[in-house]
Amino acid sequence: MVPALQLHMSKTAMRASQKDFESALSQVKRLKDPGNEVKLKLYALYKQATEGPCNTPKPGVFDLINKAKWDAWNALGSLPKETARQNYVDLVSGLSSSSDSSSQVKPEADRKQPGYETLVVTSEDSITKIMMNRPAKKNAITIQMYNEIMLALKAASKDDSAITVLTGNGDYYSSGNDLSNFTDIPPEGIEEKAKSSAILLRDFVDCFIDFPKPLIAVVNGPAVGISVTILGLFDTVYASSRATFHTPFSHLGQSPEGCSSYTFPKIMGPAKAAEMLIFGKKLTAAEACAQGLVTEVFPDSTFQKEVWTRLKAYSKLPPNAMRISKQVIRNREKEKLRAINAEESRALQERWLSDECTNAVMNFLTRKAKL
Ligand SMILES: CCCCCCCCCCC/C=C/C(=O)SCCNC(=O)CCNC(=O)[C@H](O)C(C)(C)COP(=O)(O)OP(=O)(O)OC[C@H]1O[C@@H](n2cnc3c(N)ncnc32)[C@H](O)[C@@H]1OP(=O)(O)O
Repeated sequence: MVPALQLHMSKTAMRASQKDFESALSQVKRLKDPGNEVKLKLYALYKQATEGPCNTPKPGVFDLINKAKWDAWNALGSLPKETARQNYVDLVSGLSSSSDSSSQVKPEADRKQPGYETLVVTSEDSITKIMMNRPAKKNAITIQMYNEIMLALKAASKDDSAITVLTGNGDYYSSGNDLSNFTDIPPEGIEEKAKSSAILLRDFVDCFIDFPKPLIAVVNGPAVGISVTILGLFDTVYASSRATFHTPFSHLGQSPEGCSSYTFPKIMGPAKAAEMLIFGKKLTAAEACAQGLVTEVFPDSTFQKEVWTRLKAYSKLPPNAMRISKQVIRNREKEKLRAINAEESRALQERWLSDECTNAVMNFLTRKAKL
C-alpha cells in the first residue's frame, strides 16, 4: 500500500474509534445493569483508554470495591490506549445487541403456553396473563373454557409469576355463560346435566376464592353474567371506559353466582347490589367504579398501555409480601365464601330446570331475544 494512503487510513480509523468511543460512553448509560464482572471490565478499559496503564497506589484489603477496580485496571498491564478504547467499544456494542434482542417483544404466538384452545395464556415480566379467546362469540364461556380457566389458574398459582391477570380478546371482556351449554344434554337427562354443571360452577368459583396471588381483572369491554359476579373475588379490577357490567339473572330465569350474593352487598351496599342482581341494572364503567366494584377506569384509547405499564410496575414488588398481604386480607373470609358458593350453585341447579330459565335460553338460542 502507498505509505501516504496507509497513513490517511489509520488516521481515519483512529478518528472513527474516538467517535465510537464517545458514542459507546453514552450508550453504556442506557444499558440494563450488565452485572459486576462486566462493569469492572468496562471500568478497567475506560481507565486504560483515557489514562493509560494503572498509575495509582493499590487500595487496602478492606477497601473491597476500590481494590476490585484497581485489580481490573492493573490487569490490563501496558495495553495501548487505542486498543483499550477499541475493546471498550466492542464490549459495549456486544452488550447493546444482546440487550436489544432480550428486550425485543416476541410475538404473542411464540410466548403462548400450549394446551389451551379457548384461552391464550402467557407469562412474561412476572405476570401470567390468561386471556379468554373466543372473540367472535364475545368470549362466551363454554364448558371447555370453564375447565381451561381452572387449569390456567392452578398452573399460575404455582408458577413463578408475581401476579395473575384475567382479560378478554376482542371487543368484549366476556358475555358470560355460553348459553349453548344448555343444549348439550347427556342421555342421563337434564337433571344430571344440572347436577354436574352445579359441581363445575362450584369448582370454578372455588378456584377464584382460593387463588393465592394478587389477581387482577383487565376488563377490556362489556362484561356479562358470571364474568361480572366473580369480580368481587379479584384483588383489583381495571376497566376500559367502554366496559359495562350486566348481571341479567332474573331475565334469564336464573339467580346470582360467583359469591356475588355476598360480595356485591358488601362492596356496594344491599340496595345497589339488589338493583344489579335482582333487576339486572347494567352499570357503566364509571358507575361500577363509583360503587366500588371497579378499582379504576381508563380511557379506552389508552387502556392497554396504561394498565400494562401499571401492572409491570406492580409485578416487580416482592412477590412473597404481596401473597402474604393477600392472605391476610382474604383468608378469614374463605370458609364463608366457599359455603356461599356451594349454596348459590345449589340454587342454580334448581333454576336451570325451571321453565323460566328454559324459555329465556331458548329465546336467545332461537334468535328471539338478546339482553
Ligand atoms: C342444564 C344447565 C347447564 C348450564 C351450564 C352452566 C355452567 C355454569 C353456569 C354459570 C352461571 C352463569 C350465568 C351467566 O353468565 S348469565 C349470562 C349469560 N349471557 C347472556 O345471556 C348473554 C347472551 N348474549 C347476548 O345477549 C348478546 O350476544 C350480547 C349482548 C352479549 C352481544 O350482542 P351483539 O349484538 O353485540 O353480538 P351477537 O349477539 O351477534 O354475538 C356475536 C356472536 O356471539 C354469540 N354469543 C354472544 N354471547 C353469547 C353467549 N353468552 N352464549 C352463547 N353465544 C353467545 C352470538 O350468538 C353470536 O353468535 P353468531 O355469530 O353465531 O350468531
